[in-house]
Amino acid sequence: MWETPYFSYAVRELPKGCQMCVRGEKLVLFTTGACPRDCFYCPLSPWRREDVVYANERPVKRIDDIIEEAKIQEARGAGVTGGDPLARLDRTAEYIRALKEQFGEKFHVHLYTTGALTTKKALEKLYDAGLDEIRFHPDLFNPNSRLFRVEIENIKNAFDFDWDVGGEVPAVPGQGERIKWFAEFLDGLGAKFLNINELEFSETNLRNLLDKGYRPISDESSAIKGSLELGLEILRWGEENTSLSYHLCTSKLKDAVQLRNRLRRMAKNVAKPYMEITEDGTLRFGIAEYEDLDELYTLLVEEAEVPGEWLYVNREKGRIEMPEEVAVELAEAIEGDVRFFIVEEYPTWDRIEVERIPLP
Ligand SMILES: C[S@@+](CC[C@H](N)C(=O)[O-])C[C@H]1O[C@@H](n2cnc3c(N)ncnc32)[C@H](O)[C@@H]1O
Ligand code: SF4
Repeated sequence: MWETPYFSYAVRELPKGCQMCVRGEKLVLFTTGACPRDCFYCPLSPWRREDVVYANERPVKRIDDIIEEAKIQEARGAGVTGGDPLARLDRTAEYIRALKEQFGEKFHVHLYTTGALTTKKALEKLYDAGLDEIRFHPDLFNPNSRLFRVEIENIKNAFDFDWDVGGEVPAVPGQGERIKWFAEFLDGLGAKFLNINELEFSETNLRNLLDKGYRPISDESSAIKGSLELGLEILRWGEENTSLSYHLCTSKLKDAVQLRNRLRRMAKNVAKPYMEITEDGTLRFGIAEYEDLDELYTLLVEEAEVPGEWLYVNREKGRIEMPEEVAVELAEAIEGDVRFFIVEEYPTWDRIEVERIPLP
């Protein structure tokens, strides 16, 4: 077992999909929220459980939205997710094909699925569209369910195609034996890897997880106590007892490495000249807020003599944007009802504001 430079742990080689993901090179393509399962740890919010499509944070109406988002990110691949992407098979295959046509054969596409719908025919469609890697997450912790038996049978179909096959399941404390069973099952079929996710709570699954006795590791983290330790135990066991590759993907990897790297790639393509790109990949700039934006603009240009090209009137957000230093100077010089702030935003489609510092 080795510790990666990304706060995660691995046995043997990292799957290709993971290698690109940690560098922020994978577009997250959510092709539907529909899913045949109802995992107690499902992190999706109720509106993501609907039949919706997103490319990263961007809602998708047409294929061009996906291509545009991939270009902004300078994506070199995509992770197709859901829900279960096979619940909308034709749409999923169409998007994979479009990405391959636009960005070339080397654009690496991996896909997550429950296995409930992976018939030979369905897999053939995905293979023909160009899918490179498939990751199964069967209902391991409900071994007596009918669905689980269907999923396990269906997983076998994936080995008829020339792509990488693996598993990906969360390390649910107390379920080590089930995960080891799955590892042996995959190994016996000739799979390449098993990825294990450190279990995390979200607003949606917190109640369920607390009711079952799971607890966050601290107030600052969304990781669940005991999950990382279980993951490490499985990796040590897997190294001895199977020939699979393993990757234990931690909550810290997702926040501190993957997201940050993706933001940095996006920031350089969306930053306006008055924005500074921070180490974390956020956009930092100054803003002025006032009821009447036209009046504010006139005040800044004519009375404070700020060159017009330093200012951007953002009517949607009801503010004028400018370089940070200009806002700092103006905040000192202008008295009255105009409010000045330094803000930091994600360079994502939804432009989430992560910091707002009022200027005196
Ligand atoms: C977010 S899902 C997306 C695809 C699909 N919905 C699924 O569950 O397989 C991708 C992976 O996340 C993992 N996962 C699901 N719930 C999780 C949670 N609460 N914490 C950490 N990982 C989780 C599973 O191992 C799954 O393979
Ligand atoms: S398979 Fe994924 S989307 Fe479906 S219920 Fe489980 S965690 Fe949620």
